[in-house]
Amino acid sequence: MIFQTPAEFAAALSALPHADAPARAAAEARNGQLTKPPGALGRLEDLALWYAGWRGEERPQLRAPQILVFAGNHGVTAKGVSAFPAAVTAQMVANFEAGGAAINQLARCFGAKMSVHPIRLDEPTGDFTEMPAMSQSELAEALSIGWAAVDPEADLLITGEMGIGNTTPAAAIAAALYGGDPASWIGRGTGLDDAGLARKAAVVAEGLERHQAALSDPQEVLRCLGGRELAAMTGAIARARSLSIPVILDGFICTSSAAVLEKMVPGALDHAVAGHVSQEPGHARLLQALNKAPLLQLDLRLGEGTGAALAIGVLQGAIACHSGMATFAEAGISSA
Ligand SMILES: Cc1cc2ncn([C@H]3O[C@H](COP(=O)(O)O)[C@@H](O)[C@H]3O)c2cc1C
Ligand SMILES: O=C(O)c1cccnc1
Repeated sequence: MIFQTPAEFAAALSALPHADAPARAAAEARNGQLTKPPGALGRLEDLALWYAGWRGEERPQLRAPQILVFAGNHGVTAKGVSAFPAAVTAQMVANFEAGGAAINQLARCFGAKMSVHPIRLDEPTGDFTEMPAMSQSELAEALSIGWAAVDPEADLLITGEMGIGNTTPAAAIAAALYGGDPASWIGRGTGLDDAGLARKAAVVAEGLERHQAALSDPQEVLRCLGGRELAAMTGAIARARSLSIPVILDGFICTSSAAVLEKMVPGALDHAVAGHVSQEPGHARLLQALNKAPLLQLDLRLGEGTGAALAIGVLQGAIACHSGMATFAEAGISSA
């Protein structure tokens, strides 16, 4: 275990690297000379400059994207907050391992190396309406698993998840970090009916009330209300930052896990962009709170890293244009 305690994880965030300002400036200068009207590639230009800054290269390439899928089970599923039974988590892990899930196809499409990391599926987290979801050491273990899973040679990271019930902890975390009516952070997840939605709102409100005293500390939010796969995503996104590996965030669950870092250290998500906005209504709100505009809006509500994986294609396009285009001088084209 890399971190024995959550405090050791927090200490690892004390000296995070920043984007390389000279490389970014060189990329901006190059962008200004490319054979297109200024700004004509819109947000692709911002995306390429962001990537160049984090990779420390004026003309970067994207060669080694990594997708990590973490899985965990949730005690709170006993309260009837998902349309599917908890057994589906392990069944889907087998499906990921056999190559049959949506994320397997997208990883292959975009040339990403994907791995699956089930975390103690036989030991669901505590039901957060009754107790903290995790002990200190369980949180430290999950953060460590995420941290250790990142390949230092990767040049892009995506974290996905599988965990029946996990839109409930994601909503509870978002509500604890950003406030507002708990009901405004919930959604139908895998397809809850109206009665299920009402149960879910009550469960989130109950969890917030039970753990209220602890919720001023973002790591306590993650420990009391989160889950193993969420904490592993938090750990992996932090590790990517420590290695200056850019991150594409996925849906609501991934973004809630990431938001914990931003609350711990403002700016800790500067190396991350939002791949898409999911159908889960809390996601758009959370992205707004993080000041991140999604690259795609495709009405996905799947998780696994799928929305982020699709956004690899957008990033590949941005980088290909930025690094491959001719300048006006090279092409002998008259400027405006
Ligand atoms: C077959 C299947 C595959 C999935 N892949 C991702 N999820 C997604 O649905 C779950 C969250 O929704 P809720 O909170 O409503 O349970 C997570 O496991 C998430 O990754 C799936 C769900 C199912 C049923
Ligand atoms: O936004 C997500 O990632 C999401 C939404 C619903 C179900 N699973 C995941």
